[in-house]
Amino acid sequence: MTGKVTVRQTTFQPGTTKIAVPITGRTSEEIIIQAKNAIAHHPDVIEWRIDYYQDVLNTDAYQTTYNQLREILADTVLLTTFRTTGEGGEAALSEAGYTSLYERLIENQLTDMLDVELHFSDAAISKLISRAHQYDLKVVLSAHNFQATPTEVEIAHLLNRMENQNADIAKVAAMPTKFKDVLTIMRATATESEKMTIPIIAISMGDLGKISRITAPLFGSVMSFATVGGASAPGQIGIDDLRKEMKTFETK
Ligand SMILES: O=C1C[C@@](O)(C(=O)O)C[C@@H](O)[C@@H]1O
Repeated sequence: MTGKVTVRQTTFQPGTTKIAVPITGRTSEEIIIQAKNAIAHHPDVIEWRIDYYQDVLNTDAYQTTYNQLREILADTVLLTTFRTTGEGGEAALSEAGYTSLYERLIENQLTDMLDVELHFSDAAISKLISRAHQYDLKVVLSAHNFQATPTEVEIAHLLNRMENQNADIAKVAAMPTKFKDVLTIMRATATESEKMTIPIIAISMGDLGKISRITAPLFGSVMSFATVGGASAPGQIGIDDLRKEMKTFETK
């Protein structure tokens, strides 16, 4: 197997890893400045971390900021993520609040891709994914653990659950407490990316995990998050360094 997903002009497939830069501004002004700075470094994807955005629930303000952002991005892929506090994010939202926010983004087509967290109920996830697909948006289903790294079997199980729930891309990020944890995530991804029909994003966070961000093409992770300015997670590397180092490990 080995899955492949194309969004705009960008194809996500094992062997070549695309670079995403998170935008973490709190105000519209900060978001626009960060986006301009990021685009100057030519990322493949801009991840708008809307859990940082103070007006995320204000429909009009959101639309205005989105319009400005879309203009700056041109054909660069926009991945929109509301990362809840339980998964390392900046803000909390109930399942009802999260799904109504996401439904609004989907129905108004305010993104190319959406990050949906796996811990929500199966019913909520399946409704969001089918709604997104009706509007031709792609869904990254994600699970994070900022304390520890699950076992290889558990990681495989999470990734398989994401595939079974009809995600377009499966994503797992975990914190290592020892170097073997980094290898665990790499091995699980290498094995599952050969079996699964959708691509995988896998990240081992923190300093120990930095190697997973650089060698992503080798073990089949299709997206690596880099910084231009502020980081959105521990262990992220500046985009220019990441691009240069990662090139060495491309297999396609
Ligand atoms: O899930 C991820 C991955 C990430 O946590 C990282 O470790 O690079 C960064 C987040 O912005 C993103 O949503």
